[in-house]
Amino acid sequence: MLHLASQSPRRRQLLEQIGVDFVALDVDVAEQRASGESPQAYVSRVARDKARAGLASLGSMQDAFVLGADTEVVLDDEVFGKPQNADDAAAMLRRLSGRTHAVISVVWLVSAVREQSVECVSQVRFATLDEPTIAAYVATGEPFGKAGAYAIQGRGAVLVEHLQGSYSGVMGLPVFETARLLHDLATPSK
Ligand SMILES: Cc1cn([C@H]2C[C@H](O)[C@@H](COP(=O)(O)OP(=O)(O)OP(=O)(O)O)O2)c(=O)[nH]c1=O
Repeated sequence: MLHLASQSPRRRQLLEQIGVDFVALDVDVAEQRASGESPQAYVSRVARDKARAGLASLGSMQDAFVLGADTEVVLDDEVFGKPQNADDAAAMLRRLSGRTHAVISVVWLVSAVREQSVECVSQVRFATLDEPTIAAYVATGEPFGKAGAYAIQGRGAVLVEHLQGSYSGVMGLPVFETARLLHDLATPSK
């Protein structure tokens, strides 16, 4: 039985979109980058922690497989997670304005006997944003709960001048890569 260790409605929706049957699990893991840890290594570790926490919550269920994912926005080697408050959201958007940032998503699939991951990195170029635009966007409430304080799938779409990579990856679950991971599940390990 496949489980998705995520409280994110976007991830649940994207997995449903590709016709996968799963049961969602609520997990809560600490998201704190260690000093010297690269953005990629950090995103991967958090995604794996989520999947492992989901598996642990199932106890001794034998044939359980659990997906866990993490998504972060990275600019100049700095990781932008979810904003703490409106000022934090506005500060992130000011930093992203007129620049290209990376969105890293990593997905882990874990079971009692096997752990495997896929990674997806997209490049997103933001339009130059003036203060009224930033204030109006923050006031919609959309930045909260989103890495980098925006949602490409929502009103935040108008902030994005160019995307190179995976739209679903920016939203939180890269569907092409996730499908490959699930396909590999049916294939014996090499
Ligand atoms: C950049 C961007 C991020 N996001 C979201 C995806 C993720 O839900 C969130 C990043 O936070 P995550 O910590 O990756 O995920 P989460 O806490 O929402 O969910 P869970 O840990 O339970 O799986 O930002 C968007 O929805 N749209 C975007 O354009």
